[in-house]
Amino acid sequence: MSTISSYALVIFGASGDLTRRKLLPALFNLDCAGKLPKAFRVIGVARTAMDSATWQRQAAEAIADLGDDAQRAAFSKRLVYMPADYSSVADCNRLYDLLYNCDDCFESQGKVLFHLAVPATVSEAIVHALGKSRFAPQGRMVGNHAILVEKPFGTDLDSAVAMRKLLMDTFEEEEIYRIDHYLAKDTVRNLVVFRFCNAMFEPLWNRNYIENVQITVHEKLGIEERGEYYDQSGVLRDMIQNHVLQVLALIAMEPPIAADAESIRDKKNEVFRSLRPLFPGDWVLGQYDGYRQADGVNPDSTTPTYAALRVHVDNWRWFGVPFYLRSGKALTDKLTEVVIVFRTIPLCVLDDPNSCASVQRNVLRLRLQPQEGIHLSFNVQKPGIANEGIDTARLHFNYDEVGQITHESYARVVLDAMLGKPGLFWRSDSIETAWEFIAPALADEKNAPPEGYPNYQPGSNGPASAAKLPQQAGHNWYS
Ligand SMILES: NC(=O)C1=CN([C@@H]2O[C@H](COP(=O)(O)OP(=O)(O)OC[C@H]3O[C@@H](n4cnc5c(N)ncnc54)[C@H](OP(=O)(O)O)[C@@H]3O)[C@@H](O)[C@H]2O)C=CC1
Ligand SMILES: O=C1O[C@H](COP(=O)(O)O)[C@@H](O)[C@H](O)[C@H]1O
Repeated sequence: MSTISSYALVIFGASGDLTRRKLLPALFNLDCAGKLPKAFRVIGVARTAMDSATWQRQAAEAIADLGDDAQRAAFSKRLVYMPADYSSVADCNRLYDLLYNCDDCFESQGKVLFHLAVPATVSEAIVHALGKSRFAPQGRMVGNHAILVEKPFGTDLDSAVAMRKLLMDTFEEEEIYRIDHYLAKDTVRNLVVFRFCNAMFEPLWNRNYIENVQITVHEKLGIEERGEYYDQSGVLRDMIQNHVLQVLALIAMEPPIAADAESIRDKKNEVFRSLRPLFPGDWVLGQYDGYRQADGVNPDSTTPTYAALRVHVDNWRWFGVPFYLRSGKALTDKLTEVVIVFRTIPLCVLDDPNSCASVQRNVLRLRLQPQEGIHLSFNVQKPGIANEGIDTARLHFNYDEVGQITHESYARVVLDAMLGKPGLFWRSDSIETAWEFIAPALADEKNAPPEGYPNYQPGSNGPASAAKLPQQAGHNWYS
């Protein structure tokens, strides 16, 4: 850890799903691994009325399967809860006192990391209030502060621009961390290594050899208890504008000149700027049966819980290669995967027409989660005395052959922000280009598709109409 001996993580939205399912377990694991400073406190802030003991009990449930009793008890002591109104300057001042004017006080040279684990619509009010509070005597933060902002950053281009300005009025740019926890996943980080630390794939990684690319981010979970957040968000804001486009950028970007944060961000930004504007017909939206009955969801909601898109990256490397993207809730299984479909051979030289007919395209699958691995299919001669024809063989690599996958991407996110490392976070120019790109599909959200909503069943693969996007070009979804 750095020389900072005293640290506070302030979680706004501490009563929520992200805090419970991802943040608290990640912090607990960091604690057990000895990665947190001794004087590390977690201050949970939210509107829900509860005391610290209640929040500690909630946290104990969130980490019930992790560590041992002593570790859980020690972690619990780090947790303090403060009910507050997100837009209240007075409540920010109370928070200030809790941090700096108390008995076992936080050292004045300690660092405070604010985490906005709330819907984007709430984030702006929090930054406003912080900027008017004692944390920021002249409207700008004074002292050792940084802020983690959850995706989606804003809800559209205009709100993202407004949020950027507000944040930059209040914090220094290097104190702002715009989260995308997918960038912290081992398998997503590996995309750079896979592409640029192997000589054999990069020469094929272009329009001459690749027919189409498919990015699937399917979830088995529905919206659970998150109706209020999700109905304002929908899959385009929740997953496509951020996680899915980041994966696309890592697959499509040019080689960076170095692996530092800015070099990679520059190359990804070129991809975002090369995205061909979307037109009607480039997307299919879906909503699962039962969504409208969930708590917090408008009974007439047209918020999509599923989206499939056909996207083009208009640059020399990718011109003419469709990228098919899809993500949704309440589907058959959790599956995050990139499928690279190579072009078919130019000519079959075998003299047996049946064998030629069974030649398949090579397919490279980068399985990001679960059963993390890499799989390559290719054609082989079936063994035998007679001409037995051709079969498809597969080379498999499973990550557990090289070590255990870290599922705690939030541990890495928090640690990197504490250490001042920007590599795993979005840059604001890319965020805004991504909003501009997705805007035509967002504008269509208020219209249910011709078949009406709901248009897919929980536990299915999404709406049948999603098949038409690849089919229009003679392609099919893999998996
Ligand atoms: N859940 C997840 O797996 C992930 C979530 N995220 C992001 O984290 C953020 C929070 O997500 P999540 O925790 O799931 O969301 P929740 O719906 O659980 O919201 C978090 C908390 O914010 C407060 N809140 C919710 N809606 C409103 C509202 N309309 N007005 C004011 N306060 C509200 C509630 O606290 P209270 O009422 O007590 O104030 C709630 O407990 C989102 O931006 C999401 O994109 C990112 C990655 C993963
Ligand atoms: O950002 C989000 O991500 C989760 C999925 O994350 P994963 O790491 O479990 O793949 C998603 O459930 C949530 O809706 C979204 O806000």
